[in-house]
Amino acid sequence: MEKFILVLNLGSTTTKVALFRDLNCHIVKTYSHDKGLISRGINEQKSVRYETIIQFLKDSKVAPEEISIVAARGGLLQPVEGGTYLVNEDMLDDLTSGKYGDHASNLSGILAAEFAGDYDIEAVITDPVVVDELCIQAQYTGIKGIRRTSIFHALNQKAVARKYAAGINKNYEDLNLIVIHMGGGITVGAHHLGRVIDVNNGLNGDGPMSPTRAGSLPVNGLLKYLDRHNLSHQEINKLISKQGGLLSHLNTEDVRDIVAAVEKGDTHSAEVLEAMAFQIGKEIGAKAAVLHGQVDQIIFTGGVSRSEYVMDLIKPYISFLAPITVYPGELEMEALAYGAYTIEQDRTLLKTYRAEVSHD
Ligand SMILES: Nc1ncnc2c1ncn2[C@@H]1O[C@H](COP(=O)(O)OP(=O)(O)OP(=O)(O)O)[C@@H](O)[C@H]1O
Ligand SMILES: CCCC(=O)O
Repeated sequence: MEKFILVLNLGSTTTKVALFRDLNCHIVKTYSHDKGLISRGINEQKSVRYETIIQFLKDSKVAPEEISIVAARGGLLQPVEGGTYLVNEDMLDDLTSGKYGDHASNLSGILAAEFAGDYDIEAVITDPVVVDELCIQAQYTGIKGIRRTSIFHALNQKAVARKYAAGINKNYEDLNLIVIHMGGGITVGAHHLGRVIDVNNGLNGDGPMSPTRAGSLPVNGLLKYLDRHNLSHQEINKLISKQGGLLSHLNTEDVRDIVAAVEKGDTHSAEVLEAMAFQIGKEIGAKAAVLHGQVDQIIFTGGVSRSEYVMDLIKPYISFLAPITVYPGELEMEALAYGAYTIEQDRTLLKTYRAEVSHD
């Protein structure tokens, strides 16, 4: 009997786990975590999230020995080209130390390596959040010495873009697309002929606010806030990347609850959601400019795109730009399984991650 591919996808608010046989999904489950857990640092979330995975296997009645490889969503590493990478010591060091930042997807790689180590199999990641294809102009800021880097939902943005292209019998590499992933974080990518030449860094205070991210902030407002609340760098990072956006304004990151409150007449919640939609619309307009207005399709994806209420708030800002397609949820599990499957078929496709050499 063929063994399973165990797929681990730890997002900012959820843990998604699946078992695939070849490219067929045997079982998939999403566990939502409460804000007490998700607002903690990743090392403090590790044991609860690992236990969730073990419980999933027990509930699925699949023994760890029936798994041939672990396919995980990649985390914050140094910028890399797209592809599937072995979780090696260099990668594990960078994920564990948080050298490039603290993100839930770091945990996917860390827990995949832990599981793989326990059962003497391999763990791989595919299209991590640090895939960087930014054009040179997009890398500039107005301060010499500060450059923009690409941190976004690379895996899902590319997976839905390819699915859309396949659906119209075209190549991803022949299209100009704007892809908007709306999950715990929100990223808006300008895909120019198969490369994401501009995208907001969804994690570090750039782009629209999201369920848990602050998005772009006025610099002087942030500096005054820092002084007023006497926050450390670590605390301000946490505020921007874990406790911002809807969570900051409404004390919940759950868009379903917020929409339910709006429908019961909560005008403050309605105003905050409208502001988030406004910011998303504005970001899409910016990406249309990056693509010189030559936009074949605008594609929405992520958990929040399940909400017709939110989609109806965004559409008036952008429907004049290009036709809209929505892939609610995500294709990340399939994309991760596909990455691991291709490696099992052809080892030459496996890429090696090497830590940056320090020149100090
Ligand atoms: N049916 C729905 N209607 C409205 N919002 C929804 C629905 N289902 C999920 N969401 C919202 O989607 C968000 C979570 O999306 P998703 O599962 O894509 O995020 P994640 O995987 O935790 O994080 P990220 O995608 O940023 O890595 C939450 O704000 C949740 O409330
Ligand atoms: C996937 C990187 C962006 C985010 O989590 O907000």
